Amino acid sequence: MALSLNACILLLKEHHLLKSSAVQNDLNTDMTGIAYDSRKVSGPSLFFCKGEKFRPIYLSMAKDNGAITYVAEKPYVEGNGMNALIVVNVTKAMAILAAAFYDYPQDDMTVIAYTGTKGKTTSAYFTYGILNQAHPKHVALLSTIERIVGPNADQRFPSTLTTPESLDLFHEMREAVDNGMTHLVMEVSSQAYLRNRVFGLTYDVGFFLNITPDHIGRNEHPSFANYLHNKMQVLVNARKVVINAETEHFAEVYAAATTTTYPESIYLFASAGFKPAQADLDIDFRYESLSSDTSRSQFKLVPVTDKAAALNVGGQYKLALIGDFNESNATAAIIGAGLAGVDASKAVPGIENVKIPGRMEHVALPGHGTVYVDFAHNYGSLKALLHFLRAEYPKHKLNVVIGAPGDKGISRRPDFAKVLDEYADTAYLTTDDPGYEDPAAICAEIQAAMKNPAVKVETILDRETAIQAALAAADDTTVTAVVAKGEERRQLVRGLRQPYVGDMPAVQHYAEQLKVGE
Ligand SMILES: CC(=O)N[C@H]1[C@@H](OP(=O)(O)OP(=O)(O)OC[C@H]2O[C@@H](n3ccc(=O)[nH]c3=O)[C@H](O)[C@@H]2O)O[C@H](CO)[C@@H](O)[C@@H]1O[C@H](C)C(=O)N[C@@H](C)C(=O)N[C@H](CCC(=O)O)C(=O)O
Ligand SMILES: Nc1ncnc2c1ncn2[C@@H]1O[C@H](COP(=O)(O)OP(=O)(O)OP(=O)(O)O)[C@@H](O)[C@H]1O
Repeated sequence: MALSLNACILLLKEHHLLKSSAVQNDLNTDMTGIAYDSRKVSGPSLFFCKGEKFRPIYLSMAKDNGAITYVAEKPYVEGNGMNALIVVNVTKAMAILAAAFYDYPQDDMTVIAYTGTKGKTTSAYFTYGILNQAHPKHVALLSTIERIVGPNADQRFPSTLTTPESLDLFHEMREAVDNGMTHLVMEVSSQAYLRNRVFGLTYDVGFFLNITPDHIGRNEHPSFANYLHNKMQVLVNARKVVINAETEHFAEVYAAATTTTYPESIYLFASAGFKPAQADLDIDFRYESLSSDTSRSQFKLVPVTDKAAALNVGGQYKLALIGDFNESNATAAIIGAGLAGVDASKAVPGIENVKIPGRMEHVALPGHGTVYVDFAHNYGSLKALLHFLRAEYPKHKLNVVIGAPGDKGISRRPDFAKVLDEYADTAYLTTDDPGYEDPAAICAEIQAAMKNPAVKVETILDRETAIQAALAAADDTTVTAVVAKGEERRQLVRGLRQPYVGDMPAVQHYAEQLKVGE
């Protein structure tokens, strides 16, 4: 891969990003590398000076490693002797130039993108399952959990961000195309738009699942309005759009979609009984629960409009992932697959056995009831989860092991308290990524916000010990929900990732101890 100096200048001008340039080399000079991390520069490269913790010495290091051109929002003396492209916005410039450097991989795949406060990962995995049924070994996935850029085991690796930096994103997309992938399913976080990680990227299908206040605060969004604005960008940048008509702020979301997409290419879905506020809008798809038990759910998807019927995805579906909210996620995934040309004959078997690490994983422990491990970690998702468990197990006690993170999402503390007040019998408060805060103080804040005296509270800071204590206290009439960490295997403490055994392994350790004690 290569990009010439001239192409960089033209692209930046075309996007009104270039403030000034100082050119040392011939304009036809090619750069064969591209990086925003000086440690990753090798050979004649293009280097981006970006980031809150950027230090000019990184530019010197990049130059020493072979970078010949730098892109920055201001000139640096450390870049003397290099070509300097001074831009209005470096992260936008990086997205535009990275797409060009990797030769627009998005044009060689069908790209399906999900946004929403909750359900992105689940819907993405459901879509991946269906598309894989139709196009085995040709589907890529960029999710919060993992990235899959090819059919082999070494083309699958864990994620650090939900949506990576633009440069990494276009690189991964290029790898996927070169590995023969024809479809890509990806999650798009609101941070991705806030930080221009997907600037200029157009999706074939863009989803808006739902929005509730989250990710607002230092290092995240300054306000809910900003969060909503960034989430809606997925719709503005998609050729076809699918919206959950039951989302909060539907009117604004729909209006955003129509600014770039004709209503004929906008699909709406909702549960069977839902009545939209805008009565003149047709709901294209309705879904309805048929039956569910504690390990499978079954629902019906009904195309209502002609354009919905044309996708041939109506029918009865089974899911291995229970929870009524997952029927909504599955509906989205099935419509997405339909828009990618895959009908019910593949969607029904494709979605049936999809399971996702840390999402509604459950196990029965004889003598100690049933345990659920789930990634619910904000108000909406915790409420949805506990509401569902209460309805499934009306006569059981519902005990919850939970902690809230430090340094971010401060509103989760009173929010968790509210949901625990409403649904829990006992709350085991514990540690979850305390960062620079004291985990005991975080638990105390949750407890202080709880108002229902009928809910018992125990604080046990060591997370595995808290899980064990909850399970030891449980009997066959108890459901224990271990929540908010999902499949994560680390605790973020004072800037470090400390290893953590994981919630389900902690439950399994307890189950093994029970067997030994028998
Ligand atoms: C607030 C935020 O999003 N920050 C991200 C951003 O940081 P930044 O641009 O400020 O860069 P920085 O880490 O300060 O580093 C400065 C620069 O110096 C460079 N460097 C550094 C050392 C060196 O020797 N040489 C060198 O060149 C680095 O490569 C970097 O480019 O770019 C970094 C990658 O370059 C990201 O790792 C980092 O994500 C942080 C860790 C993060 O946690 N972000 C969260 C909030 C996030 O994005 N979450 C969303 C999901 C949220 C949701 O669920 O909706 C996500 O998409 O994952
Ligand atoms: N449609 C939904 N509505 C409400 N809650 C949901 C929905 N889908 C999933 N959840 C809950 O949210 C949790 C996280 O789900 P998922 O990982 O699919 O969402 P996400 O959007 O990727 O989340 P995050 O951005 O936090 O990574 C699940 O474990 C479940 O408890």
